[in-house]
Amino acid sequence: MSATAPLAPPPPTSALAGLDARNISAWFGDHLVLDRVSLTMNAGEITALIGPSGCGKSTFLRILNRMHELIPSASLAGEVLLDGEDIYDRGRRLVDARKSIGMVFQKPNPFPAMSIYNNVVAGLKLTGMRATRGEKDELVESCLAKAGLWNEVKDRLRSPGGGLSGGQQQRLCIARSLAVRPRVLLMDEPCSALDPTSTRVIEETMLELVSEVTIVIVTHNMQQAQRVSDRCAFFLAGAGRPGAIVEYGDTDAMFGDPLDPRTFDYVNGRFG
Ligand SMILES: Nc1ncnc2c1ncn2[C@@H]1O[C@H](COP(=O)(O)OP(=O)(O)OP(=O)(O)O)[C@@H](O)[C@H]1O
Repeated sequence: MSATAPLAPPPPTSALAGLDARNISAWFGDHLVLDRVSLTMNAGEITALIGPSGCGKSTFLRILNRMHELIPSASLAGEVLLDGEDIYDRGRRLVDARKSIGMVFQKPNPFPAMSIYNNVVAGLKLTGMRATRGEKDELVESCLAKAGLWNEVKDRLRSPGGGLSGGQQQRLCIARSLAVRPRVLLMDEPCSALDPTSTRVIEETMLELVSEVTIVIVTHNMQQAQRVSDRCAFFLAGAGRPGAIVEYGDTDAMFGDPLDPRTFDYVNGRFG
């Protein structure tokens, strides 16, 4: 008998899930870098995490899919609820959190020598899902289409992923993340290594994807936060003070009429 699970059918739209981080504190050794941060990331929305360098945005993002614990000196406190269930619950497996909550990194990281096709299905094996050849073919087409890459690569699926442009590689990584049918996609500055045209393509892809997967993005690009996000959380750390959320709200309000003067200064480029 196989130890792997058959490929689940795509979840219906109602399967959209929200993430609720409660009282998250994070340490590297004895250095407290986040202090009791709570944030609700609504299902079917794009939440942008903004703030100056070093305020803990990436650390917070990594905590949302249990990547923080991979760093030997790292520790954390608090809860992360996916649809009401704590991903840190002792009864829950790490692989389940990673499968439900995917991550796209700053630098595109496809397997360079592996074909485009195999890049997309690479996550299936890692997460213990099995699929027939026909199911894989369908999955590769649908994930590449959702990532906005299908038309550009459909005639060269057996070519190596490393042969694509930077923007195409990032969309390939998005397709790879989508193949395990995550409910949340975390994106850590996904466009910072890309040119403006590729950036716009990724942004359009995000806006199309959000009807089926909740998105949380870290970005330093204020125009990007305004273009793509529904809500923003502004993180700030001070001299000797750990990162915390200063303000959270509707993106239009955060940029047009923020409550805190520090948010106003930051979104208007006055610091950071
Ligand atoms: N692996 C690590 N080991 C030790 N300290 C770390 C590690 N990663 C991050 N830190 C520290 O944690 C704090 C938060 O860093 P983090 O990368 O989360 O901030 P950030 O807001 O995402 O910054 P940036 O916008 O520059 O990416 C910083 O003080 C940083 O030096």
